[in-house]
Amino acid sequence: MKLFEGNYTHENILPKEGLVRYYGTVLSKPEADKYYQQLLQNIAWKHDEAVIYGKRIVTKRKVAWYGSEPFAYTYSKTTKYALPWTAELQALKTLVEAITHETYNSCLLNLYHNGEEGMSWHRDAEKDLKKDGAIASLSLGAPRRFDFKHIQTGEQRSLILEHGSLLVMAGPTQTYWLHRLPVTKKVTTPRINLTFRTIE
Ligand SMILES: O=C(O)CCC(=O)C(=O)O
Ligand SMILES: [Fe+2]
Repeated sequence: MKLFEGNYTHENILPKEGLVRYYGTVLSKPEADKYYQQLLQNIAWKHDEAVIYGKRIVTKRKVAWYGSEPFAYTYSKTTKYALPWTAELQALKTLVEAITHETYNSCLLNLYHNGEEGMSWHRDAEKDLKKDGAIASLSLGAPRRFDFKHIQTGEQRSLILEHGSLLVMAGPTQTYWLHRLPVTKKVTTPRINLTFRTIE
């Protein structure tokens, strides 16, 4: 696998109280295409279920949860247990760890079938996640816009997450900033996102 060879001056895209670096594409086009196809086929994709105000909701996007141990992931009263790493996920984890100089023990995967599926404003600060731990986000498939919003001031920053690209959120980012994947009518093809995380 080809390691990222770009320059390493990836500046913080947040102006304060957080750290977000966009590394751009870290996989060559053929590698990104290969992983996209392999993950589409080999991951145990499932519609996410949640109980919100006593109602059972099923998301349009699909999700999957993998890890080094069968960690429990609880989201709106439903609990799932991490599946063991596949060969592709293990290879991508190793690559992302080498580039970010961090380690991860789990990965949440999202499959958005088209631009009508997204994720609304939220932060990744569940109690089982390591506090201020780095979260590395690898994107495959359709390019999509990604937004950050400062909780107190409303300041926003946006960028495009490209096929084969890597973004890292670290430090106090999840304390002060929300993020979202906005829906858009312009995107008609799927996107896969992997967020490598640390469960404690
Ligand atoms: O799809 C993305 O780029 C982000 C997903 C996300 O924010 C999450 O899984 O918490
Ligand atoms: Fe998130």
